[in-house]
Amino acid sequence: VSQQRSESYIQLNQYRLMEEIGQGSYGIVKLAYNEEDKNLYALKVLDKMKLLKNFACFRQPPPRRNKENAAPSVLKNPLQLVQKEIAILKKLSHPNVVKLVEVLDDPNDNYLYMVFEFVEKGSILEIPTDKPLDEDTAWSYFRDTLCGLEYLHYQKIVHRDIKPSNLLLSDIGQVKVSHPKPTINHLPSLQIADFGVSCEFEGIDAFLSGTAGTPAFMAPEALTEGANHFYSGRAQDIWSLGITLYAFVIGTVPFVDNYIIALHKKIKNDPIIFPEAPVLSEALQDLILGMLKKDPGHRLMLHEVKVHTWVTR
Ligand SMILES: COc1ccc(C(=O)/C=C\Nc2cc(OC)c(C(=O)O)cc2Cl)cc1
Repeated sequence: VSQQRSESYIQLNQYRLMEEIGQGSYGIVKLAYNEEDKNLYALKVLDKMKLLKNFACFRQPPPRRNKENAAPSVLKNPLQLVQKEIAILKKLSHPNVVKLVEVLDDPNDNYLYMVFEFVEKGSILEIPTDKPLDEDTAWSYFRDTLCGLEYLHYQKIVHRDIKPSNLLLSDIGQVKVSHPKPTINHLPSLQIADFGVSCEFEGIDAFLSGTAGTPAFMAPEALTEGANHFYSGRAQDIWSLGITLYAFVIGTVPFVDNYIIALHKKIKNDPIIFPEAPVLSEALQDLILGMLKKDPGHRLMLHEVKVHTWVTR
């Protein structure tokens, strides 16, 4: 990756970096102009050391050395796991999932650059907002998000951080779900490498533990103590989608508290309250309550959400 700093901008290969257009726990996103195809892209800058720190803290002790299971090669270079994860994301292709175009990874550079398609209008909604979406707009955005999430689950990928700021709006009003962050599966059986770091799962579901994502959007079962307590990644995504739909039409999330322990308690115990205004249709309230059942066993599953009267109306 040839990087020369000229008078006013950074050039990475054929990409000329421009202003910062997004940021989050993951890092920052810059607008980038591709001088070859004359198109704009969104370039996500990831700090490799930060990525390693995330993985290092989850790394299991190296297995005892003996001939059949010598320490996995990945111990030497955990970044290979990130590359494995990213290789999964590169394969994704769906109108409601942000397209990963290419990855610029120079071994000598501290940063990893993920080049995404430019989604012109950015995040759908920053919450809290006093201008929530009307039901028709929420309906359209929700359906697109549902299709994107269904595609990820079909590809055996759980998102684990569904929320309005991770949903991008194109100039023709289409919603695209951003990619899941590299997650850590603790379950040896589900680990794709010796140290699973992927949101990719085998079998019917990802059995996750630990918490990744945004507290206000986390499902109750993800907050229950007990290290050996595993929960369904799919059901967790449905919960976050329910919180997201509530935020679309109300403008705030249902559970708020500055103190994280109190927030966890509310998520686990408090009922969903709909404010006096705005007034929501019975069908919408029913859908939201169905997606926010505290018990994942009673929570609507994706295929049930798809056929709910509010979605098919
Ligand atoms: C006002 O105009 C604007 C147009 C586009 C943007 C924008 O793109 C912002 C974030 N973008 C992204 C974030 C991602 O993760 C969180 C991922 C991912 O990891 O999948 C991909 C992209 Cl592109 C912002 C403002």
